[in-house]
Amino acid sequence: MMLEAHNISKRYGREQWLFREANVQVKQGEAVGLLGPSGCGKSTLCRIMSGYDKEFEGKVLLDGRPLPSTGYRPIQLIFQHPERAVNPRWKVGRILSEGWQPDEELLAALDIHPAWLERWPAELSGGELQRICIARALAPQTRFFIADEMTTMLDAITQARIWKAVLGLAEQRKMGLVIVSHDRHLLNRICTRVIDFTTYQK
Ligand SMILES: Nc1ncnc2c1ncn2[C@@H]1O[C@H](COP(=O)(O)OP(=O)(O)OP(=O)(O)O)[C@@H](O)[C@H]1O
Repeated sequence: MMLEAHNISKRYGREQWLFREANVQVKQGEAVGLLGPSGCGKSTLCRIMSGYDKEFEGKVLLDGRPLPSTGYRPIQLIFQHPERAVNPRWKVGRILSEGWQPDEELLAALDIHPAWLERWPAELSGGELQRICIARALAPQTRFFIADEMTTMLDAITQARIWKAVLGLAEQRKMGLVIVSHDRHLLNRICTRVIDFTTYQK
């Protein structure tokens, strides 16, 4: 199983190219870090690799084939701001089970308390809501998990707890990870490989 961003070039509208011919390959079981200064296009590439942004040059392939356009997304993307990734008018329980029914084991691994499910998203902390978004993204069909500054707004202890759970699950399920962070130490600690995104700037 391999996720491949092949010669991806991107510009918004008629603006200048944000990056040219970016290449990222992630195998099952691998954790690849993306490092680069603010604004260089890391989040844009994450959206492209997970199938949310279709306006680009190049190819994104999952096992040599284009990403599926219907059904559950095998490549799941988690953003920095969980409150922007949920419907504020849905209770947390409904948000959690939007794509699949997470089991007790996963909820326990992410330290999700059953009482939260009865609340509105605004009644959870950022870290709590992020864990809901992570659980929502970890259906058994998830093959690749893209974390775009997933824990940036959290304190060090919560960050460590979340990464322990996600890395444990990734190993268990042989998922591939793409991890965007400005924290070089975090990337060096958890990634098998770190790509410096400035290489692709044009
Ligand atoms: N929809 C859009 N239309 C036009 N420009 C955009 C759009 N989305 C992002 N940009 C611009 O593209 C550039 C790259 O943004 P992106 O969020 O991909 O960078 P990044 O490397 O993830 O930055 P950061 O580390 O600050 O999160 C920025 O200059 C941003 O303003």
